[in-house]
Amino acid sequence: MASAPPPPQEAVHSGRRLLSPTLFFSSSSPLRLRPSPPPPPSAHRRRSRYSRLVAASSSSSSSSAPPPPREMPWPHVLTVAGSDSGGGAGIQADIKACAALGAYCSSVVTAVTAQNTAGVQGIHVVPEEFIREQLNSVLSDMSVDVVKTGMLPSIGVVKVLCESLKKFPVKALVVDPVMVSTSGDALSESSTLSVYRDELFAMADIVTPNVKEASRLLGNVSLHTVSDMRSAAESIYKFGPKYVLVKGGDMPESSDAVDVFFDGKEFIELHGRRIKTRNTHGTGCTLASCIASELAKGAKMLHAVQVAKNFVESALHHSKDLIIGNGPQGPFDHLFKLKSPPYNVGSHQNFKPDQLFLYAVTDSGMNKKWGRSIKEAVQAAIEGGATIVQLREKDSETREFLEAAKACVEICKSSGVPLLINDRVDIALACNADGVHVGQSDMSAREVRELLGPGKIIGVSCKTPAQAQQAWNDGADYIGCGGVFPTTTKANNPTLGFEGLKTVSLASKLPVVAIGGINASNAGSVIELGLPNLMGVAYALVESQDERVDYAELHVAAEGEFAEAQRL
Ligand SMILES: Cc1ncc(COP(=O)(O)OP(=O)(O)O)c(N)n1
Ligand SMILES: Cc1nc(C(=O)O)sc1CCOP(=O)(O)O
Ligand SMILES: [Mg+2]
Repeated sequence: MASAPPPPQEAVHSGRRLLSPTLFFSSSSPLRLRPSPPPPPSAHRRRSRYSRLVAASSSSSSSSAPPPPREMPWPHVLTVAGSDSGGGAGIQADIKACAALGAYCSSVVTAVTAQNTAGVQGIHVVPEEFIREQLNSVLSDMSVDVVKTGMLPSIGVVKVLCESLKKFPVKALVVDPVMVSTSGDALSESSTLSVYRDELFAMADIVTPNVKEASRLLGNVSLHTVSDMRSAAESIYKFGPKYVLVKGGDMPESSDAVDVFFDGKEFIELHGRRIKTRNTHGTGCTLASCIASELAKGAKMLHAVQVAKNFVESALHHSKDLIIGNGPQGPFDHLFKLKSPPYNVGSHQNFKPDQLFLYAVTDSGMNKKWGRSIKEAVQAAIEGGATIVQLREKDSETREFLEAAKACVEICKSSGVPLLINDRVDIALACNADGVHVGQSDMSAREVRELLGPGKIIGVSCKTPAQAQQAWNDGADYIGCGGVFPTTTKANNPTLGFEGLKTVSLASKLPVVAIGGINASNAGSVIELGLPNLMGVAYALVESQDERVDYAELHVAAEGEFAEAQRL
């Protein structure tokens, strides 16, 4: 038997994030409450100029014209900031942060700094007219979704930016009011303060000062407590942005990192772990770029801020022992996910192990029995709280299955719930499903990955530690482990019981979903096992005609257990 691996860090980590303003970041329990529903799918459906052109010409010309290319929207952030020669902050941090979160990042360089881990040794400001030219080049051509600003060294630069944004409006503007580096070096003339406040903030969707910047923006008021941060957020809000985030990472008094988010009505305290590390250079730039990336993907502001905060915290944690440079403030690794299990095998960029929480599996026999379509079964399961859906259609004809799968893709997409196909890679490809679930007698995860590529979710059924190890080696994203209880849904299925589930889960480097005979009355006992990488329970749509009842009950049972375990 393989030796017990460490629990998958990000899987557990991401499961503890709660949207409630009061319940953040329990520190040790591996269990979690039901995750907040995933954000709606990207609202970014803009066509590129090229695809519009081709579409227009193909509709007006003869049928021999080539078909329009498939749209491949790519959320686009433009950063307007300074270059950091040390690579930890500024433009360099912005590009890495956007890349890590799956957004494209173009860049307008406002200044070139000579900088390292000791501080800023020199600044060369780019002439304003050349900044205007860069802005013009990018904004006139590239369908930018969100602009994020960093170092804006002079009044003239801020004004050029405001003019460009009026000429080329974008979906959102994220302003990180970078004025002084953490090393204490000025990055912006003090005269820019007024134009920041009077012109740029009025156009901004969010402004993200740290306490020092907030203090400067407000005439050097002293900010020592969270209550001071609230007042500062309220005052900055009056300059015109839609949201303000005052970051408390530098507050000496707090043991955790508290940020204050203000939307004009409500203050929300966002609590995070304070990571002990010298490698914090570029955290502000990174946070703002992550917010911009999430907004470009279509997220709501509070969600974008929380994703960004979680990302920075994880990156700091994974980079805490890196040694780059001899100065007091080192850079961190934005691309840590490429190295950390279970992400080193090209997982789906939007797959979060939390999504395994309530896993619905369709059953064609039952649909026939109840006289309902696959689509209706899926719709009902989602309404009842399912967080992921698998189409398991063992006796449908291919064409019929594909039609149903296409309809289900649409339903799932509009609810932000991933849709997987059981066994049939061809169907998954044809309907552009989010992934595939395979068993030990199906194609291997490695072969499926070859066909589907790195962007899709792959699950593998495992009943032994060796199979779990193989799934990991093959690049799967999660494993399904069962039968936990006897089942009538799958013929000749061995029952593993709690012991089997425990053995396989503890040997798995991947997140696990339990399956087999699970219902509202026994789901709690499965969750109660407290296995660190057990992320949820799978359940076939067999029990009744109306899955809303089943799922709602199952949901309540599972959530209750998670909540209980977290309290203990
Ligand atoms: C989540 C989940 N776990 C296990 C299975 C079983 O897959 P497999 O062993 O391939 O058996 P069939 O479903 O194909 O009969 C599953 N489908 N989902
Ligand atoms: C599809 C499937 N796979 C299993 C496994 O043990 O791998 S058990 C199972 C059936 C799940 O249906 P129900 O919730 O009705 O038991
Ligand atoms: Mg199978």
